Amino acid sequence: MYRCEVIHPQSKEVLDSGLAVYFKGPKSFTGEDIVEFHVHSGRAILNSVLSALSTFPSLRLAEPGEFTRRAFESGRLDLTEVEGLHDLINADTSSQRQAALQAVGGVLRQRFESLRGTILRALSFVEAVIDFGEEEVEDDVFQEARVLARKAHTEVQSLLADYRRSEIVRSGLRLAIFGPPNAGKSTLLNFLAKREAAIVTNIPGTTRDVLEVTLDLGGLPVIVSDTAGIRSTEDIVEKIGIERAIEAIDKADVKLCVLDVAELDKASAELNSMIRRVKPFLLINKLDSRPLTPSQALALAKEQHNAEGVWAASLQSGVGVDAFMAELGAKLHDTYAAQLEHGRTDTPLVINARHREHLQGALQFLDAFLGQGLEGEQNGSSDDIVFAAEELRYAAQAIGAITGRIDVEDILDTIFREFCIGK
Ligand SMILES: Nc1nc2c(ncn2[C@@H]2O[C@H](COP(=O)(O)OP(=O)(O)OP(=O)(O)O)[C@@H](O)[C@H]2O)c(=O)[nH]1
Ligand SMILES: [K+]
Ligand SMILES: [Mg+2]
Repeated sequence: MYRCEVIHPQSKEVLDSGLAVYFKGPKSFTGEDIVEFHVHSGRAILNSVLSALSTFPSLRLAEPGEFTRRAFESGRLDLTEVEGLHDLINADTSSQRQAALQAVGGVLRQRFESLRGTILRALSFVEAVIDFGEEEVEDDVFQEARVLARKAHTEVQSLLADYRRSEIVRSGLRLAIFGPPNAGKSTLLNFLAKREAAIVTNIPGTTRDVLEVTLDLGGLPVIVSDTAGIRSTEDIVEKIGIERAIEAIDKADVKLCVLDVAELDKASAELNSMIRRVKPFLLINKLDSRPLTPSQALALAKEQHNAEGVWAASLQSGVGVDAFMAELGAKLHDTYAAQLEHGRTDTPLVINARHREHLQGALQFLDAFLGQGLEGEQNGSSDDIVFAAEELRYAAQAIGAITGRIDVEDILDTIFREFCIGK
């Protein structure tokens, strides 16, 4: 790194004083020789330095993503690391940043490469039988291939199971607000969002559609949905709204029911059965409208509903709101941790929709291979064996597409060359 002045090559004008860094290839970001200028920010400085550089005929501005593309093409990054870099730059919350850092660090690449290696080893066993004939190879070669394919199958399934965890890291927990009409559900959404996201009126049945807002609640990404009040109604539009509300509640990781303190015993049969079924957290709202202390309201609510987290507050006067927010934040963190761990202790991998698609493809090919009934070579005709090999090749290709390494043949060659066949 050099401390230097940046001087216009023709006019010799001093444009800025800064630092220049020389990264010698191949240990640079793109693998090529790279020079970085560290100059002061400010439009005039940047413009003058860029226009000075453009006076060199061999230089031009990089296309969007060109540095990362070159890094990929020179093998410095695979596709999962490229995606991780993109996620890292766009991370909004600390949980997203941590997960993206893992991908940039190559954790995903290693998992997918080792999975692909397992499939290729299985393939090399099957290829051995095709190339050398059944007499030349050990009896249990098919068995060996099946064991490896089954191992790969299990691994693909566990990666697919990570998809929901990844979705939570990427897009957030889903929190559904529901309850009877007019309890203050939309008021709560607006309070959480710190803006008038939803229409609030004193007319019951104001909210019809499900309204989703993505928020940062205590450092976690949370998709909050406000829903139509649940009651029996003949209004067609409201009916549809209530059906959508029920869908949103069922999809949610955290369910929060808002009740009006004055109407605790007036909930409809539909709502009561929903509360019994989904066991939501309860927020008893409008405490200002009755001469009750928060603890009296809580006792009253617990009499009606046997819920795990119950708070009493007034979204209008602000009474009880701080405690509610702090404890809801803690509950969200608990749920988040529980969802991520899923009975496991490793940090979540960020499996995105693209990865999932290829994993599902690989699973089908592995299923097809395992369903071929090649328990022993006596069961399989040589055609069957050739088809079985094809399934494994496609499975390996599907995984290779995730990392961007689809050159199956040459890797197969290396494995095959090392394969001890006794010849
Ligand atoms: N007194 C009092 N009124 C409140 C409180 N919170 C909300 N309200 C009022 O209650 C009425 C209904 O509020 P909304 O937020 O629209 O209720 P909702 O549950 O979304 O109603 P629907 O969408 O119709 O199901 C509005 O007039 C709010 O201003 C509160 O803490 N105290
Ligand atoms: K309302
Ligand atoms: Mg509403």
